[in-house]
Amino acid sequence: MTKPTSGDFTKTAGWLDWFEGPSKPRFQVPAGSVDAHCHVFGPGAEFPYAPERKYTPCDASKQQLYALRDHLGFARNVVVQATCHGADNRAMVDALVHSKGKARGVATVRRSISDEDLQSLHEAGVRGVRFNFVKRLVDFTPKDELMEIAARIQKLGWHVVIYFEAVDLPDLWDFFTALPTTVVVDHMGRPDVSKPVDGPEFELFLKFMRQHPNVWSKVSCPERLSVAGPKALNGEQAAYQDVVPFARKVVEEFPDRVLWGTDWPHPNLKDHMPDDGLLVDFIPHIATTAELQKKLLVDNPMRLYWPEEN
Ligand SMILES: O=C(O)c1cc(C(=O)O)oc(=O)c1
Repeated sequence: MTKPTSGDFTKTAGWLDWFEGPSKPRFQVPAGSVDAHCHVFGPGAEFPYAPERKYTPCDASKQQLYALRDHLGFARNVVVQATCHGADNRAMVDALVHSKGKARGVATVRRSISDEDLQSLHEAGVRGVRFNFVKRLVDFTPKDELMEIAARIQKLGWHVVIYFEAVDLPDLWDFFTALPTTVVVDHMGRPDVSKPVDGPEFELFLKFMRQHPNVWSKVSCPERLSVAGPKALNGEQAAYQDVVPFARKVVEEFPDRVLWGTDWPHPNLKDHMPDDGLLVDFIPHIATTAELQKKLLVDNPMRLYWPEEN
């Protein structure tokens, strides 16, 4: 059944809706696990999509997100502002304030935001801002504006989440390494997994993490990065094998600086929509011991998003 987008919106042509009725994961995540990268979309009738957006999704509400959390066995979420909402953080904030303290957030803000509004975001549970450099998702924002935002949010103890493609890392290196906060990379900086894991492109990413202990990585989105599959569908227990060496390398070399998230509701997938239960079954392929799994799913996200509970 295709899912709606409410309000005055029409979904982007070819939009793939999130997976209905995901399987129950075989891998039982440790108690207190955090889905540290997921989004809400609208609903458009309540929280309109931003005029400057590059895509219009189907709705994906907070209730649907939290039902998925419970189904998959997770305890908490980090809700990351999706680009289809621009710098209007209301849908994300609404999800946080209705989470009973079980969700924190990452916002998108402009230089024009007031200190009072930053403070309100903090009170709602926001702990980071997202800077996006993926050209198909956002228009360019000048670096001096981003650096000014980074300096302001540093005072709140927040971090910066960056999203970019592997080929752009050399050009962005100086800016990223000058950021004054903890820096969290979305989806391992989108490596081209058809290239060798020990080749120059991924080595540059590893060097970025090695040389800069403030840099963390989400080892998420195998469904976006995989070229060869197999897909997380129809009970597949060994999905996205071509992504495994990349994610495992990051988890094993930087066990205290990695996060994992579903990326539900998976914006802009072109090829297939994964069964989120089977995505959870991908985790033990990349974090192969109970200790690594607990760091990835519990200890690291708790340290970053709920430090007061440590
Ligand atoms: O690759 C993407 O299309 C994508 C988009 C968004 C977003 O629109 O916020 O977030 C993601 O994590 C990934």
